[in-house]
Amino acid sequence: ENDASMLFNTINERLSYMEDVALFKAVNHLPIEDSPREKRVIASAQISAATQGLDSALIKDFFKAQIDVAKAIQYRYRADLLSQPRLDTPKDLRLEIRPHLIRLGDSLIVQLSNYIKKHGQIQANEFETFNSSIEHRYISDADKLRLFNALMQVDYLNKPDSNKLD
Ligand SMILES: C=C(O[C@@H]1C=C(C(=O)O)C=C[C@H]1O)C(=O)O
Repeated sequence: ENDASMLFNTINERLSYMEDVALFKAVNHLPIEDSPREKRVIASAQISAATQGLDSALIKDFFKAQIDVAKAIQYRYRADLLSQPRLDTPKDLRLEIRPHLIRLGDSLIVQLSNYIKKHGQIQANEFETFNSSIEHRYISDADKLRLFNALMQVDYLNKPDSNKLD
């Protein structure tokens, strides 16, 4: 397994939790969108990005795309739950799923950082691998493009040129 597919699999793994998230919210009559939580997820990603020396504004854009796709999956699945209710007990969102999503976000950033260090920014020719790694019945082609485009932007923060005279 190469560096790119390892990273893409982590992105896919994060998205694979969204049906569990949606089920917990449906059972507990909670809305899908939770803006305070989104702010925390993004803040945590920006801290990890800064630790890796990545441009945290670009990581923020990528995480916004990930969160939008995460919500799209939840809305589609929640619609299905109306006609096909599930009777099993959902995993606990706060105690179980969310801490895991934060850990996945952290390893995703480390994997992305290692990839860029070795190969440079993600290029368009990786899309085929991305396309086959991101597999979820509720992810659309538009969702995939949005995610991949944001991913291709991520790069290290420009270091100030120490030799530059001012
Ligand atoms: C995954 C969740 O659902 C949504 C998506 C989020 C995410 O992808 O991190 C965060 C908050 C919610 O708007 C959640 O509530 O934890």
